[in-house]
Amino acid sequence: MESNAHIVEYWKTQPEVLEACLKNSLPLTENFVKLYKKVSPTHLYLVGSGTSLNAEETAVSFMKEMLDIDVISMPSSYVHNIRGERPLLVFLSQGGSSTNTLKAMEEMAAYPYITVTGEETCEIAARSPHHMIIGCGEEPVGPKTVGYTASVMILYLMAMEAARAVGIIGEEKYAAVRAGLLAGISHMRYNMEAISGWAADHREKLKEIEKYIFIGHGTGAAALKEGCLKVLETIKYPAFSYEFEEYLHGPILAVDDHTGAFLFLSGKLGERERFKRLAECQSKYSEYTFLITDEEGDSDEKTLRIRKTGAMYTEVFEIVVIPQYLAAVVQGYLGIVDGSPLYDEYTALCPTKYRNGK
Ligand SMILES: O=P(O)(O)OC[C@H]1O[C@](O)(CO)[C@@H](O)[C@@H]1O
Repeated sequence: MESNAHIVEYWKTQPEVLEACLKNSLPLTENFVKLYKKVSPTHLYLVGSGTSLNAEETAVSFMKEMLDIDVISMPSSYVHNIRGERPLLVFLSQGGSSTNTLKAMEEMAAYPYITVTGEETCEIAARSPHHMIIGCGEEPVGPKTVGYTASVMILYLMAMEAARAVGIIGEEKYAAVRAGLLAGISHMRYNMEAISGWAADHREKLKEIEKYIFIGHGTGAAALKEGCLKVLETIKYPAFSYEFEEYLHGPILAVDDHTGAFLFLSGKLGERERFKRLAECQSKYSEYTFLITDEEGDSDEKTLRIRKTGAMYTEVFEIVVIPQYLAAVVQGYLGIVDGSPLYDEYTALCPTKYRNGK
């Protein structure tokens, strides 16, 4: 496993990796499309753990929209109530050796399924009747960045290509979504530049934060859950994410004067106004309250200005790069070492990877 100091190297590759996935969408998704046509599913179940599960949760809405069937995400450790006349399962694992995913595959062997992994050769692929790769290559650093966004992209592409192949979406819609994705990737590039400059300018402030809150909306809120996982794996401070309105219904109580809160402005006009009012109000309780906005106009020096297409399905690519980057650089600013002896001791006793990932 590579040191976390290398996270930023993988983080930087995201736009070009996503463009390559988009370019190769037909060969990458071929096996899934074949199986999809054969099964003609009534329900699609997405199964995985950690970053893979986060990618599945993020992709669910878009996949439902493309395929016009029920798409359900489930953790590998709790696959239950498989319903519908013709269910189809997708097991996603970036490393390809998670033991709970292998166990879930055994338990669900009676249903048609396909596995999707980072590498062609791995235990999960070896035990699968149908298999495909994510398309991002190996990411040997523990906290995955490109592994997450490429996983979301491959799930999107699986849905788009299958929907097109069975005639659920026409050529016009297909072309429009591809164009939307390309625009989202271009904004992702811009936002990566923006967060690098912003983090350098706010280095001292970022060092004072003792817990992290990421607030978003829709697909953005799902993506920010992955942002929290990055903070937990690197800075190792408490981190949680919430959908904006849900945040107001309780978690807001946890704000104190060392809370780092990142509010990702999103939604319709009225929702945006509420977001901005929250940023203003919360700033009185924590100076580490930051608004991330795609709106033009006046702002204070704490505001981070980014670009978004406005489509829910591109928001993940446009915003997740921000917590991913913060997790990587603030770990460095604070001189926090990689890993934890507790993690090593416990996973040696109770492995989470087949043959301990060797
Ligand atoms: O996607 P995979 O390889 O199944 O791994 C799931 C999770 O397990 C971990 O490798 C930790 O064991 C995480 O980094 C990852 O998100």
